[in-house]
Amino acid sequence: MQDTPADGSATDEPTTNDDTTSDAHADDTRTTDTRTDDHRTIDDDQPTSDAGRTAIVVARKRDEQPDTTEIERLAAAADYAVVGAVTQRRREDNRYNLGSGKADELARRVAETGADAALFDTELTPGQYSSLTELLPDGTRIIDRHRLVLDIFEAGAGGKAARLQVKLAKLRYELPRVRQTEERTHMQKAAETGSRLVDLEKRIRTVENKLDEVADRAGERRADRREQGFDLVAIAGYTNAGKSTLLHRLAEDLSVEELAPDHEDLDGAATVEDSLFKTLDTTTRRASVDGRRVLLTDTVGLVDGIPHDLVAAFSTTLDAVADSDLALLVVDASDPLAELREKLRVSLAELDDPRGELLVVLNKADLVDDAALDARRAAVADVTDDRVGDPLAVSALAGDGTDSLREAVADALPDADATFDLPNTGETQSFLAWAHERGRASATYKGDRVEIEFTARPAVVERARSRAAELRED
Ligand SMILES: Nc1nc2c(ncn2[C@@H]2O[C@H](COP(=O)(O)OP(=O)(O)OP(=O)(O)O)[C@@H](O)[C@H]2O)c(=O)[nH]1
Ligand SMILES: [Mg+2]
Repeated sequence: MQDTPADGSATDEPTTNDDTTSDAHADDTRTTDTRTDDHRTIDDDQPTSDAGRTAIVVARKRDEQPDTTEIERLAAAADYAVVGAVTQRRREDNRYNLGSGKADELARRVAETGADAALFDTELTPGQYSSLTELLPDGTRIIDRHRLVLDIFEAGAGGKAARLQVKLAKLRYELPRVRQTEERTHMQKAAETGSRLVDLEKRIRTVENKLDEVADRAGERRADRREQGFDLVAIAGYTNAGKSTLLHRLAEDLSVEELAPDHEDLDGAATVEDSLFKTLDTTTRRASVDGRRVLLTDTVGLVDGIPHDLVAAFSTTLDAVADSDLALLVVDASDPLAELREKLRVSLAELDDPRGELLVVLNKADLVDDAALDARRAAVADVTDDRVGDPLAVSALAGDGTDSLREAVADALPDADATFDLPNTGETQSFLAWAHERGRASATYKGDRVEIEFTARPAVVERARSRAAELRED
């Protein structure tokens, strides 16, 4: 749902009233509102997936008429039916975030529609939250963008790492709000709030420690897999770009049952759906690319406007990208050009310079024509400052371009080769079997000698050299 003419006509509403009253009210809020519970806390959570709930989305931008597409998609992902949109082009107002006239309109619309929630596409301060609570009909849930994403994550997080990450993100979301409340609290209440702060900080540390353990184990597993000769390829990108679809397209047709049950991140889930934040847990599957054994990891989608602490809470998931040999950054080629640029910028910033190679994949190429595709290639080159190679256009859904993508993946992965001249013994045969498992090996028999040509990850080739040296000495 886009903005209605009625909303548009109220754009840039006169600010005279607001300007004089809003600051006074903001002061009101500061002096009278000393409650510590002036926003929802992690302890008084409501269920996040009640059926049939409705919401009005609210978007405000300083310099342009806001677009409500993304907040509506976030609302849908959180199971809200959107029954209206209130938008405003205006600078932020201290009291309601919106101008007071617009805030009144919002209250009216909520009352008329009986909406359960007002979903703000911005971040609300605790003061704005409490002013809005007073203004809107009783029981209206007031949720800002940050909180909405947390709710979606909470409802969808299945795996241990994802659950811990969501918990940490929620605790961190609380922290500045409790701190701010403490600053506004009268002296006699300070001790009480202070202890809540200490408690929160303690809980944050506990979850951080647990997550560290999960991250360490994931790191060890990645090291083991490299040791076994796997190349680690991560699929990253903005939410709904088609990452999970690409995983399904590239992964070998392995059933979940065939995978080792004790590898908790080796599973076949990675649900595909036209919804934001469908994937929250990392999913890893095997793929064979040009004879190489690759482990492909699908990761949580990235999104704009989410404060850094939430992104940081997902570092365990993002580690899979940072620590990969190659990251495929999936971009939705069907997005309008400006949106594509913005999402790419956000994704690059959140990925924070991965250690391995980076390959940009222009997905959903089936939805755009060649001219549009060329414009998108140029945009990628521009946004990435030519730091990455040419993007590859694919349709993960239809399969077009995936062969070229496989070749590009194989080319981007690190490789080394070596040739070994060894005695034809049982031990050499074991070595050959070992090499077959970890890379590409071919053997030529010459009398009682075997010549083995071996190509694999550089570290594996190094190990092959030392093993072969022992065999030669025998
Ligand atoms: N037309 C078209 N649709 C695609 C393509 N790839 C994915 N889609 C659709 O895009 C939507 C999102 O796909 P997903 O694979 O779930 O996207 P994702 O990036 O994993 O999304 P999250 O896990 O929510 O971040 C689904 O409806 C897919 O069917 C494609 O190549 N062409
Ligand atoms: Mg996904």
